[in-house]
Amino acid sequence: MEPFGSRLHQALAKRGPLCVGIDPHASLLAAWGLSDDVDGVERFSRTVVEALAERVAVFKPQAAFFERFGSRGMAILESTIRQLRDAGALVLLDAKRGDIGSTMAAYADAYLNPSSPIYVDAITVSPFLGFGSLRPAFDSAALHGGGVFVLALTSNPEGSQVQHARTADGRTVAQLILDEISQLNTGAKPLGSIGAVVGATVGRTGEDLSRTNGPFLVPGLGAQGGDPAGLREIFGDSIDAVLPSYSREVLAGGPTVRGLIEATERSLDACRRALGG
Ligand SMILES: O=c1ccn([C@@H]2O[C@H](COP(=O)(O)O)[C@@H](O)[C@H]2O)c(=O)[nH]1
Repeated sequence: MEPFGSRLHQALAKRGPLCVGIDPHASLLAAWGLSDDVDGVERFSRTVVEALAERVAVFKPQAAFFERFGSRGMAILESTIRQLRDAGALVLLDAKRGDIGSTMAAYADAYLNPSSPIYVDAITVSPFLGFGSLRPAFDSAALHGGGVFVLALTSNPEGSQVQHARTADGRTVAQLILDEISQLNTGAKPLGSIGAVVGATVGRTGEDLSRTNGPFLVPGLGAQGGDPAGLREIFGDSIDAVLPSYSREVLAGGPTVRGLIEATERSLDACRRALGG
């Protein structure tokens, strides 16, 4: 399979710079007139697929909202992933996995091996057991054309406590993560397959994002207060590598297909304006 970085580049050129999160919050299920149970999540996910699967470049299901309902929730996640991929969209599972290397290898097998029932194009991972512990995910991504997005500067206010802490050589933890990512992406064209998660709420932090040579997944837009107009300040010349991601802002357009499409179009227009595409 072609490397994830190339596939992402093509998908964004074709469908526009947008990732839509699939986060069936209890409050959204209620707002859509659905029950907070497996049937509600199934109907919610099916409606998002029907409305958007053929329009949006990347979808980011949030694993937690499916895991809430045990094996039946996971079955819905599995079939949602399949339907989205069948419609030509890329699926980036927000699972934030991270563990010792030997266990990480099992996570890599679960999500990045095409023979797995829950195979996706890319996953999010947490580097806080040490960047090197994520090696099995990077190896599997390289082997199978997958993508891995590493948490670097997260959108939540608590993140800076750890991410702005200084390492022994004086770099921040976030800078160390970004530097490790840039090493993995050396020479990749048009974009590496190892990305960083950088929230739209972080402002100008002082980290150097310019050498990453991989995609930036940017959550925190809309419901968390981030605005596409602020992205250039954060990313500077790396703005072309930004993958803006909305969940609640778009999902609040439901329960109708038309409402979801209109909310998506509004978000996509705002991102296009901000990214200059
Ligand atoms: O730094 C991060 C990393 C991940 N997320 C996830 O993105 C969505 C955001 O949802 P909104 O409704 O658009 O606020 C959610 O699944 C988070 O777990 C993040 O927000 N920040």
